[in-house]
Amino acid sequence: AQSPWGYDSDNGPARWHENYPLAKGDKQSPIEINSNEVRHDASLAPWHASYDPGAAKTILNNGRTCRVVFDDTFDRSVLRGGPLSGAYRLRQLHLHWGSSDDHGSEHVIDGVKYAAELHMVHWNPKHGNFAGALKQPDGVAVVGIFLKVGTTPKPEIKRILEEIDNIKTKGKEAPFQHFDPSILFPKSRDYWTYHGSFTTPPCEECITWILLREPIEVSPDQMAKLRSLSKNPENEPAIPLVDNWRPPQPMKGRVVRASFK
Ligand SMILES: NS(=O)(=O)c1ccc(C(=O)NCc2cccc(O)c2)cc1
Ligand SMILES: [Zn+2]
Repeated sequence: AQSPWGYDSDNGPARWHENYPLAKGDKQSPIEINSNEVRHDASLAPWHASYDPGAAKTILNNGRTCRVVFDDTFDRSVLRGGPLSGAYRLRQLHLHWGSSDDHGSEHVIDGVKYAAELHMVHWNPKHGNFAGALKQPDGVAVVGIFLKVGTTPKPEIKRILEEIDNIKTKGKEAPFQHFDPSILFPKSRDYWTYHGSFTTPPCEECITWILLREPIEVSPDQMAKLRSLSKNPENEPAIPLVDNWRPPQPMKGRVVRASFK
């Protein structure tokens, strides 16, 4: 059975609004960021992540992405500072990627599409639980990290990609423990921030986006590894899980702020 939404011509981003009306909202994500339209905001604080490696639980292929899930039953792994007030709990991280190195990211920076984009999803415990946080404009905070293909790959991403062999097909899940995702952060803490939405249905407009300016590097065969994931369940014909990205959405007057000059 076709999944209610996806990235194919018959259930892709252009048609999500038919079942998920929020997809046509005026604070949708991702967006295109043009450096000459960004406003430097000197009042933006640095952001800080304090993650407990013991909070990592499992890694799964849900047919749409590869996701690492963390224990978010208490303030165990949190993100604070930056544009945020209070501590937001890390719930999961996942990626979006292309069928070739020249595209795959969701946000586009000065016309540049990166090969992939990693999202670390956090929610604001003042709203009780994740489902409650989705309904609030300050409910969720996502740190976005761009992945570019290079010759000096970051060894830390290896840990996630090594697990791929165990979650090749939709529905596969494997234990994923003792992992501190802050090792994935680039050197620079510079970021852009704006208010937007989930980039997948139901596209709630509850996200404070924190996009890191400096991409991390992955190797060509690490990207090939990611593209070796399948969107189909086991024992069905293999369909590559690639191009699981939503294109940029209308700005509708929103301003992107930069923590840097
Ligand atoms: N690509 S993204 O970071 O905007 C993103 C983050 C989280 C989620 C997510 O948690 N989806 C599951 C879900 C569960 C209940 C209600 C929802 O709206 C979404 C989806 C997309
Ligand atoms: Zn995402």
